Amino acid sequence: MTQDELKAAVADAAIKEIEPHLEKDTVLGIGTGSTANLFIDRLGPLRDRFKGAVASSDASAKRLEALGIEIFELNNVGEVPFYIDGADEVNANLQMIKGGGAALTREKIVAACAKRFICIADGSKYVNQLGNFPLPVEVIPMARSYVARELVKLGADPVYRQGVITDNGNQIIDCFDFMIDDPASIEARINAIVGVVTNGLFAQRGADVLLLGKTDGVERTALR
Ligand SMILES: O=C[C@H](O)[C@H](O)[C@H](O)COP(=O)(O)O
Repeated sequence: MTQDELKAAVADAAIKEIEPHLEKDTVLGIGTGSTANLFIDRLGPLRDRFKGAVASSDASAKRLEALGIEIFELNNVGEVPFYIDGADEVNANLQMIKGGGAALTREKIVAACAKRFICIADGSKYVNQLGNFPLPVEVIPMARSYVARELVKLGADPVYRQGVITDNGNQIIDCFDFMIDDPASIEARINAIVGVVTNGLFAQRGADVLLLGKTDGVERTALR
């Protein structure tokens, strides 16, 4: 199976996971990226079964709206029952690196408001140790050089993601050569650097359910 077929299989599995819980007043939290897009596409035909969605990026909001799914402001919704999103890396504790598409901050905010985070990923995203994928850090533009120097002190090789502006008007630094022993601690330490908006480690609040696409089928892991 190709990587795209594995992504499609986990998108199908996520629909099966949430479909029995859809109610007329349900507002879903929806992530960003190629795997989330496949999930969004499958959500379209179910649009009359639920109220709408909160999106973690302008791109996802546009895709959802094009399918007739109403978009809500998170501030007007409060808690969402599910947040469904992909990952760049995920480990056995369902901690993740996210933000390859620069959507990490809004993703983390919507995930924080979700009762259940369902991570959908093809098998290539599963790792024993997080960090081979460069860890994204969203920064306030004027703090970029300062934050980069602080990241060097933590052992990372920071690289400015040229030409990328986040939906929040900020910039991204990617941390290369930075294998992560203690994800929750590194998440907190990077977030404590002045000028950091957030980083792409989803460790303190990881996923609750992982749907991992493998050639022999979708493997489901539930922590809670
Ligand atoms: O900012 C982007 C997100 O964190 C994505 O969820 C992540 O990059 C995975 O994207 P994809 O499903 O395209 O591999």
